[in-house]
Amino acid sequence: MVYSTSGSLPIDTLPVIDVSALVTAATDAARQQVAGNIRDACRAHGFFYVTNHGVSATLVERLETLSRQFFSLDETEKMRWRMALGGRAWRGYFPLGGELTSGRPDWKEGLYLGTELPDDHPLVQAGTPVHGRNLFPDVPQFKDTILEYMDAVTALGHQLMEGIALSLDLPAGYFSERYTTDPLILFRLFNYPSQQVPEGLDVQWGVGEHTDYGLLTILLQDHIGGLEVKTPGGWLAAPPIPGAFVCNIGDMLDHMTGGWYRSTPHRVVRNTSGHDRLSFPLFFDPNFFARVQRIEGLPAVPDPDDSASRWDQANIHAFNGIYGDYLLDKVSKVFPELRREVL
Ligand SMILES: O=C(O)CCC(=O)C(=O)O
Ligand SMILES: [Fe+2]
Repeated sequence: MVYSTSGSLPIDTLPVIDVSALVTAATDAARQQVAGNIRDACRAHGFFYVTNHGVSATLVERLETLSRQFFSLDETEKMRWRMALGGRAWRGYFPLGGELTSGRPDWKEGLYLGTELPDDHPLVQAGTPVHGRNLFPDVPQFKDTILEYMDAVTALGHQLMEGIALSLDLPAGYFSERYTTDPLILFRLFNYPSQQVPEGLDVQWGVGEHTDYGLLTILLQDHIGGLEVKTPGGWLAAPPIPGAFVCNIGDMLDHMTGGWYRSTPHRVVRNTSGHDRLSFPLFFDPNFFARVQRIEGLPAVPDPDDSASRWDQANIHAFNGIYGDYLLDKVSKVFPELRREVL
């Protein structure tokens, strides 16, 4: 790997993959070609950009504009939709410093969202954590735009998971048949304000080093940048590319593949650009009740347990249970005050 002489980040870039063959009618050969690119990216970094993904640019623009309107409201106004009101659905607004990574506050504020389920839905009636209604702020058009965006990017998630299945020489429907017929979708709007940290507060990062929990994260980011990815050669910047999403694989894919595909640690630097930075991760995850199992027949990884070097010291290969259990264990660490409410 080549390193820049001026900064500490390597001059290497994450792969950019044109996924049009996965999202439109295409030949098997074209789909296999994309799958091959995904395989290389997942083996190398676990991070890649996707272009020609079929999600409308005007929808993305609408989401960004309305989110800016929301975040520019006074904090007291935004607290009308605070997470404490979202209960077990784990939805709503959290203020700057309100979420922890590895026990430290992140320098961001956000709105937590997910698949919209009515109060009379059986899973909501049963009190299933992280299932329920969203707390939509009353910014005109915001609710419809968020719902439309979640639908569009969830559809992309299904298509990308087909590509990931093909990349592992599995049938395209491998994941949808076992895990994602009804995926768990969590969606977040984040604002990283370019704002000084008050004296005495232990804040270092926009988001501290972590891996994502589920299968696949599809991230939209604005033009500011700040996302970094951990590679064997050092931290690598994942700057915004207009029209592209950043994708990364999560712990469940690492678990299922026995470490053949790793969930790669990443972080976001504290924003000092002078402008707000917005980002929009959508987490495309296994169904809450899906028991997560190893995929048979993949190349064996000699020692898949990487807990010694992982940010959370967890051996994800020892995990045996449903995805919901894994997720709730993590949630209780990032929002300790919600622990009693959600668990
Ligand atoms: O804001 C970003 O660029 C990344 C956020 C992230 O890593 C996460 O929410 O898991
Ligand atoms: Fe992440």
